Amino acid sequence: MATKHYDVIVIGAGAGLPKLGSPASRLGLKVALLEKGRLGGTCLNRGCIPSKMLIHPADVALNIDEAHRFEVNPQGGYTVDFTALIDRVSKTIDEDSFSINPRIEANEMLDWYKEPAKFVDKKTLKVGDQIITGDKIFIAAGSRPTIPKIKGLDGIPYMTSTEALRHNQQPKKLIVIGAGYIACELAHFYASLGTEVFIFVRSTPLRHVDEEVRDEFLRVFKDRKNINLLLKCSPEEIKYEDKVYTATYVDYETKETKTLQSDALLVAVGVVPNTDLLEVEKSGIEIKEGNFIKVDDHLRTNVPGVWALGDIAGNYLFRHSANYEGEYLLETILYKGEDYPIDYTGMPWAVFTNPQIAGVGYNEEELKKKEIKYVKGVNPYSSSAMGMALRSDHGFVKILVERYTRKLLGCIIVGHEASTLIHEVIPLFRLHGTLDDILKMIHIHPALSELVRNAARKARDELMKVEEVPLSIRFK
Ligand SMILES: Cc1cc2nc3c(=O)[nH]c(=O)nc-3n(C[C@H](O)[C@H](O)[C@H](O)COP(=O)(O)OP(=O)(O)OC[C@H]3O[C@@H](n4cnc5c(N)ncnc54)[C@H](O)[C@@H]3O)c2cc1C
Ligand SMILES: NC(=O)c1ccc[n+]([C@@H]2O[C@H](COP(=O)([O-])OP(=O)(O)OC[C@H]3O[C@@H](n4cnc5c(N)ncnc54)[C@H](O)[C@@H]3O)[C@@H](O)[C@H]2O)c1
Repeated sequence: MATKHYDVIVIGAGAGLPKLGSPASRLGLKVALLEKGRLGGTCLNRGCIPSKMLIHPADVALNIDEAHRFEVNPQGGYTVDFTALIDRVSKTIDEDSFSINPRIEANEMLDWYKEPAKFVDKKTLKVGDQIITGDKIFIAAGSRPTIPKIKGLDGIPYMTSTEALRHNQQPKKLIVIGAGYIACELAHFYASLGTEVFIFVRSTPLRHVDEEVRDEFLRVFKDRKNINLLLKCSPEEIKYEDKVYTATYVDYETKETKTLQSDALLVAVGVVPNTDLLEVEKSGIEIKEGNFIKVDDHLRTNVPGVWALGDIAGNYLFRHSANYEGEYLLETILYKGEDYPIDYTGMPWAVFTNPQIAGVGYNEEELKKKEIKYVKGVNPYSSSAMGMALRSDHGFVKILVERYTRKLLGCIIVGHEASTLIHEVIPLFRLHGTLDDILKMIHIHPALSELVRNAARKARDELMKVEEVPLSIRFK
């Protein structure tokens, strides 16, 4: 069997294709794209996009539920056509994903290999019967849902997010195992549309946020209709008989053993990288804790000419971070621009629940651990003009500022449109901005963004209690 050689091999058509594969081919390089599944990867086919297309209708339903608070009374309530909703979203996703194929198949500089790829040696891969080698290899092979070792789970028809996003029969009662991004976002989706949801929270929900934010989120979320949080509870055994799931679980606080039944089960306890499927060990590429590929601050693996990005490198597990890493490699390796380390400053995140949570920079617990001296300003939604219009009874913007330098250290928002509102401060974090920058900005009145300014004013007031602040911001 002849070996085929390429200038560039890209493994994975999530961020790997638009950020590296296609641009490399446009540069006149001969590219092999190794993608065993659909073009677009996790985000388009079974992640960010379908989940947000489902979460929006959930938000619409919640708005109707709350309409009476604004003297608007939807006569006769509403119904949810769950099957039609899932079918519409699946169809839209399929059309979008398949619409990429003709462009890729017509690209003469790019060969798409559709079988699963495996490393057989350093910089050598086997795809089907073909052996291929490349001068430069970019590994963007992503991750997949991890399955916990729970007695009885193996062999029963549970859903991960992949199946849930396509399951067009609405469960009456759903058990969710896990309490991270996916568990909370999909619990919001199901519960708002009428499914009774029970979430097993083994330890701490949404571990990446600090306590104050988590408490505010949970205060609201636990009272949402159809949401039942089983805190400090974890299933020990799951049985499936006559289409009924029975979870036997231990309440860690009372030490009692209890059971819970449902007609659907969602497992959302994190992801594992696809390093094992790729047999990365045969290439000599080093892996780190959690089986992620070990990369340095240039996203280089230990094998020269091989880089890794996105979920499989495990620096961040977001599509926007995978895209950012792809753009960095395009700039530094393929365009041969300047050689500089990747700068993750200002990497934001958002949880698309209701209320939403979004953040950038450090949270309070991280600052305490690092012993960084800071002050905080917290402004509730209710204490702003737009908050009054929204009749907000929850949510806040929290700004964390370094003492003495007034450098912005962190911002976390819990509440309405948090994922958009956080963008007010992201540029400032990228540009290493200070509290003064927010205070000197002109904010549209009475837009929600005034909340950020109000939180900044509160941080300034806190700062004034402990140190001198310049006159230029004292009265802003
Ligand atoms: C339900 C859900 C919701 C999410 N929501 C968001 C969100 O709102 N915002 C956000 O930023 N992130 C979100 N994420 C995370 C986001 O989807 C991932 O971080 C992102 O898609 C990772 O991109 P990637 O390019 O690294 O990998 P992927 O997009 O997973 O691409 C990897 C590709 O490699 C292919 N592949 C793997 N192994 C092989 C092999 N051996 N041979 C050939 N091909 C192979 C796979 O088929 C896959 O297509 C969500 C994830 C899930 C599951
Ligand atoms: N809005 C977004 O950006 C978004 C949305 C969805 C997913 N994602 C990404 O996808 C990744 C995967 O999401 P996820 O929600 O599966 O992972 P996660 O890491 O966010 O949460 C996993 C949760 O499962 C719990 N858990 C782990 N093992 C358990 C066990 N055996 N029993 C019970 N609970 C257990 C953990 O304590 C944690 O709460 C995330 O890291 C995130 O970056 C992002």
